[in-house]
Amino acid sequence: MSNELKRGLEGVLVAESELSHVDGEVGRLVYRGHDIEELARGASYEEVLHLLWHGSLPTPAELEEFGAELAAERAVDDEVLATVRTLANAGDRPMAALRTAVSMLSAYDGESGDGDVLTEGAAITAKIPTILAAFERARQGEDPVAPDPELSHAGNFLYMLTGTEPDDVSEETFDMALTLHADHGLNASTFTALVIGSTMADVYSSVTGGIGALSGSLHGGANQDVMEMLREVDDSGKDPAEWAAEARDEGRRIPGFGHRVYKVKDPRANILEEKLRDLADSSGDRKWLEYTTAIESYLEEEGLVEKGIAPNVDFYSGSVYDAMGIPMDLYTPIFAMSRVGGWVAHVHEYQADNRLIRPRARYTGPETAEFVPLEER
Ligand SMILES: CC(=O)SCCNC(=O)CCNC(=O)[C@H](O)C(C)(C)COP(=O)(O)OP(=O)(O)OC[C@H]1O[C@@H](n2cnc3c(N)ncnc32)[C@H](O)[C@@H]1OP(=O)(O)O
Ligand SMILES: O=C([O-])CC(=O)C(=O)O
Repeated sequence: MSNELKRGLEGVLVAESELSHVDGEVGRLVYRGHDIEELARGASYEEVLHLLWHGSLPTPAELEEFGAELAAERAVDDEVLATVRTLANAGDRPMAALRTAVSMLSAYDGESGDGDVLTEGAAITAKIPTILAAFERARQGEDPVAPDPELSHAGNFLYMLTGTEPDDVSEETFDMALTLHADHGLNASTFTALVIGSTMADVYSSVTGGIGALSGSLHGGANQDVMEMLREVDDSGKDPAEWAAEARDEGRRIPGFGHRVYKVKDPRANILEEKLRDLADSSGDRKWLEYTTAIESYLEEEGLVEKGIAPNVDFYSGSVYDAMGIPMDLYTPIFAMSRVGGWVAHVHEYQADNRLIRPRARYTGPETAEFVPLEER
């Protein structure tokens, strides 16, 4: 047994996977061999789910069947929706509400609760948008909007959120964001889902754990942090580069920068930046675009990018969601709405040739210690 300690499991291979590959040196991401750029521009989120879960991009007939199966699972039990409402009234913590509601779904899974990872995973994936939209509606004092099975996964979410069918640009933009976030190798939340799945726990447990891991500021939580940073820059009245210089002097990390695997700019950040430019061109509102690009240019001049600390997917996503009028604290739950596809795919793949995941820690405590009874301490 090797005694070498790998802090943060950096570079450690723990599984084989055909699902996605991140080439951090050149900034390339593929899902089953397909470049993310092609999928983002040419495939819907439903097509990507089919690719991840069933091994290939669907034919039109397969897509119709698969899309209808997913759409049929969108309704969420009233008891779960009542809990979502309670949590929305309790405070602005949509990620915690989502985690709680997904966990609760396992008690109400009806026909989908047959223990099959893909069947249950499809039901969870279909229901997450309904849960999130209901949360947002409840905190606005509105009733939930029932899902529309005729709309796409992306379009239906925006419809349930606002009560109005989205225009084509919003639906395509949101669908693209879902595709971009669907999978990314063994990132922290997917690994969490895998550890849970490796005990042969149900997929509800894996997804609940995945949501918890994704919420942190070093992982999916960074997309909200980036928007908070942009607002802080705005409130400060400072030039964004000057603000970034001061933040660096204070030893602060810049959210949306740096990555364990990418040593260059994340390809998903390039796509989202381009999308943000399109949205800014059509709306004329260029503020967040100008702030983000100014911060990126400053950090590049400071040599961070050369050191491998470059923009990641979270750097531009929030500005895109903001341009679509989506509240800031829904950004990380929306990441979960997409990444659930990857969590389910990895658990399904891993369990086909399962081995319990159980690493070890190097013990650094004392060799022996004298036991003193409670009353003598
Ligand atoms: C979807 C996602 O999960 S993408 C990642 C989202 N998270 C963020 O954007 C949060 C900001 N980024 C970070 O905190 C990190 O870059 C992480 C957590 C993503 C990767 O962390 P690790 O691979 O463990 O790198 P680690 O934390 O060891 O940092 C290495 C060095 O880069 C520096 N660094 C890393 N990220 C940043 C940053 N955002 N801003 C400034 N410096 C940074 C560290 O200070 C450290 O410098 P040092 O060696 O001089 O001490
Ligand atoms: O791969 C990672 O470590 C983080 C990331 O970019 C993701 O999960 O999308």
